[in-house]
Amino acid sequence: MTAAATTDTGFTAELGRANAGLFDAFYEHPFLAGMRDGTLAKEKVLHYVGQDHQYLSAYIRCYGLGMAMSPDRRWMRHFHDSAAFILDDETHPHHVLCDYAGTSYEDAQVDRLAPTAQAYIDHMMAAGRDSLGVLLAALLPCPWTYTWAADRFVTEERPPADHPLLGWWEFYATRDTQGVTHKLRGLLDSLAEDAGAGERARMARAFEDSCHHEIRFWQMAWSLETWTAPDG
Ligand SMILES: Cc1ncc(C[n+]2csc(CCO)c2C)c(N)n1
Repeated sequence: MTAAATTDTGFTAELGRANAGLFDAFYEHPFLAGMRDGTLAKEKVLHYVGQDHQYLSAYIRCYGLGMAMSPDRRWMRHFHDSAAFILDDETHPHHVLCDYAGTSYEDAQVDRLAPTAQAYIDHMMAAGRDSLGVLLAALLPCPWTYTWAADRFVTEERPPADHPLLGWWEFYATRDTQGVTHKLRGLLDSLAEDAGAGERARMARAFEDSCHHEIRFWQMAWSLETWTAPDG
């Protein structure tokens, strides 16, 4: 299963095909493989939750940047509803992970970003100082990689009802969450049609970099990354 079929048309379909190797690397990363077979070490899961809670707060702030650049109320409605979705619904997958790790959500919180999470956030925030199109391009791999991976896993492997992380996989495979990717792709496709060559190139670069950041985010949690000086 690829992120974009060869027959799909539009700017984001091209991005999906150009970055198919990164989508596969995302799917094959040992962190996500451990989420598939339910063997992932609990300390790695908790490292992820602490960092990801902070990441989601930054993602909402990026919607705020989008709100500030919104040309009309249709766009404002989009950022408003999308921020509400993260605030109201996207804590659910984190709760599933905390239950798996046997810790409360409160106890999983951290007050310091690891280098990789910080780098991803900085990248998204910098895109928000470019244009609405570049911002959306930097934001798209986040829902696209997760909803694509969840759809692939649930379709290909049909996890059993007693899979310990089923709630996490199902959240990202549901129609509502898949809809986030669909909506964002449609908005970015329409912006790309009106953009010049220079801006489209910056959009493509921002998208590719975010795909790399997604893979690195797994690696951060897998390696329990912290700020450690070279001599330890
Ligand atoms: C590093 C990282 N990347 C992607 C997601 C998933 N996610 C975060 S915000 C969002 C948009 C829809 O609300 C989606 C799908 C995550 N949790 N953490």
